Amino acid sequence: FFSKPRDFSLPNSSWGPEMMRLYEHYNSQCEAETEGGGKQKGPWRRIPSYNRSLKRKTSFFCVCFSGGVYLSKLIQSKARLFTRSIKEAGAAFEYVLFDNSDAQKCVGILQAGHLLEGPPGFVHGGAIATMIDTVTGAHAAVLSGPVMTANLNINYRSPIPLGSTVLLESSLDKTEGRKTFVSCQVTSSDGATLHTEATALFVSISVRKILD
Ligand SMILES: CCCCCCCC/C=C\CCCCCCCC(=O)SCCNC(=O)CCNC(=O)[C@H](O)C(C)(C)COP(=O)(O)OP(=O)(O)OC[C@H]1O[C@@H](n2cnc3c(N)ncnc32)[C@H](O)[C@@H]1OP(=O)(O)O
Repeated sequence: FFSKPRDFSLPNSSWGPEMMRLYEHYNSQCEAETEGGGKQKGPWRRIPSYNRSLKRKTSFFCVCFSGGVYLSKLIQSKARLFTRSIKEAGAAFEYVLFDNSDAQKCVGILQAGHLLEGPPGFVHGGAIATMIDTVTGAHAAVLSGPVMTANLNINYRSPIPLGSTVLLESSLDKTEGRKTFVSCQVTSSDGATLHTEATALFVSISVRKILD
């Protein structure tokens, strides 16, 4: 009845060499099968990514983000996760997230497509903010369960060339009661250029409160 949802965080033909290099770098440090058929745990875990959060929810957390229960059936059926809503591969946000629970870090690898243009030849600041929210939000959710972004503070240091691949690194600063504070840096794929710095506050939410 339901087809298997597509996991968009796996390589596709639009991924360039830098995107593939960084993907392999982290993916090779994820759980792997040993020669004896057992499983060897690596420090990183790839976080799967779908284009819908309502029907294809993998956790209750996703239902919160969809706000689905309040939407009309028409809107529900059309709702798509913003970062996965453009069908053409490579045209907008091509990204994959990895989480490292021991180091309390999360990384995002982003290849920014031609539909994300802001200033001529460079990525739109709102698209950069979207990706920072996505990486830090996923990180906070992994750490603290269901959360909403309460504050996102961004310093844009150097523009990101359209079509380039960048690395977003999110680190836990502290947790205080319902509050999870994280920092994020966006750098060029070789780490040589700092593009963007951000801090974010996520507040834990009660799923029951939202549904009520
Ligand atoms: C289980 C793991 C599963 C992992 C799976 C991972 C898969 C991931 C896959 C894909 C990831 C995609 C990720 C996307 C991420 C996107 C996230 C968004 O974009 S969310 C949309 C934008 N955000 C909103 O629309 C919020 C609107 N605001 C609110 O709803 C409320 O203001 C809320 C919930 C944030 C807080 O409201 P209150 O009533 O619950 O709580 P109060 O009492 O106001 O605040 C609690 C504490 O936080 C402080 N606080 C609240 N807002 C603050 C602010 N803006 N600045 C500073 N402090 C603030 C308060 O002062 C208070 O602190 P004191 O406890 O008293 O110390």
